Amino acid sequence: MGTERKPEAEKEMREWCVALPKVELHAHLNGSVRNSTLLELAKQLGDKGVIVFEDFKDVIMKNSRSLPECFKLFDLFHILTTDHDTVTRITKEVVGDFAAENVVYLEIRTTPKNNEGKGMTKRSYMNAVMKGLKSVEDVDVVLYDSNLRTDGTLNCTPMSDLAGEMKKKKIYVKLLLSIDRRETTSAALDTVNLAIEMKDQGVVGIDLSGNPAIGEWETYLPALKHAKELGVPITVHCGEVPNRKEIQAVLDFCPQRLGHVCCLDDEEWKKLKSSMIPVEICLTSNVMTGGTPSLELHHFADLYNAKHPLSLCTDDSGLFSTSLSNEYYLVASTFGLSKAELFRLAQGAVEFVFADDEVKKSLRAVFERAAANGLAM
Ligand SMILES: CNc1ncnc2c1ncn2[C@@H]1O[C@H](COP(=O)(O)O)[C@@H](O)[C@H]1O
Ligand SMILES: [Zn+2]
Repeated sequence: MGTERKPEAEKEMREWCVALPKVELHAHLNGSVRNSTLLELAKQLGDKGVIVFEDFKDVIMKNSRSLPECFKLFDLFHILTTDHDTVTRITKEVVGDFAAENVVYLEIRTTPKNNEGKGMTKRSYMNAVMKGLKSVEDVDVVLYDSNLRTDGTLNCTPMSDLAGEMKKKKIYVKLLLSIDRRETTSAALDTVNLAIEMKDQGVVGIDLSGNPAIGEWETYLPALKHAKELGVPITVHCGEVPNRKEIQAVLDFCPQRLGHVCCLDDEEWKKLKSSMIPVEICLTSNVMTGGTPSLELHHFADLYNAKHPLSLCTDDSGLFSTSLSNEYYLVASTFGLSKAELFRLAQGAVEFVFADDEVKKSLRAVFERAAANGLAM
């Protein structure tokens, strides 16, 4: 299904994918850290004798990323990043990187961490994240709706509308708090309660993630039910590995969105399609971790043809050396979607954001303006 492109056409398409306003709904904070930052942090800890720099360097630069390797890597990343100042730094950088490629709405997800040795609680971890969001300098970060005009439109124009004018880029950022599959029921409940406590600070939902080879659905269920009862939107990593019992249970639970859905059997496919639950598609991640045998055989095509609600996402742009623009480019080059179709795909994701209707209205306006500027053709 791959489409051959001449180098100039490829370059033009890549640039178009960068210019396209985009909505990112599935990005893990610690998976989105630049390699250069990880190396710098590893060097600092190496100099202090806390870690052996060369060992870290090799793993950071290595290309193979099987699913078990990813989770070993996250444990290493967390050694590098889990102190308050570094959490603030990486948050600031990650938001800047997404804004730089014209992501106009970003839901960044992260696992609030207790770390006694660093005097860190889940709350203080999140405070460090908030500090990072507020310290982004070159981009207007819209965290609260007070940044909206009374008519609900943005009070500043996103970069992708500017046609070269030297105004600041603008990005909406909302947060999802992740429950790690290694956590206990009580730790998962703490995360949900923290999300509720922080709902006026831009926290819009809960995610269930972590190593899919570990943990039981029943452990997180009480926390997820609690969130559901209080109207907190939920997204769940579903079917990254085959796990019949859990996939059934997740589909029955009916979260607002699902991530991945790689390893579903025929009956589960039917159930997913009839549920119309929007799916966060992570092409590069799924190919690298073996969730799908190849890009060409990725279930994106099946779901897209079935008109299932979809949004393209990066998952871990740092870990997998990708970007949201690249994910759009991959869809064009692998499945032959036209610019108009890619535009509609990006625009469609607005309807699945966890932010409120006012934000949705503003985002719809961003895409309408981009279409008026000729980007939709
Ligand atoms: C590759 N596919 C994946 N599957 C499942 N969970 C994943 C993941 N990629 C990332 N995470 C989850 O996100 C954490 C890192 O970001 P934060 O420390 O929360 O910011 C990982 O430790 C894992 O729990
Ligand atoms: Zn993920």
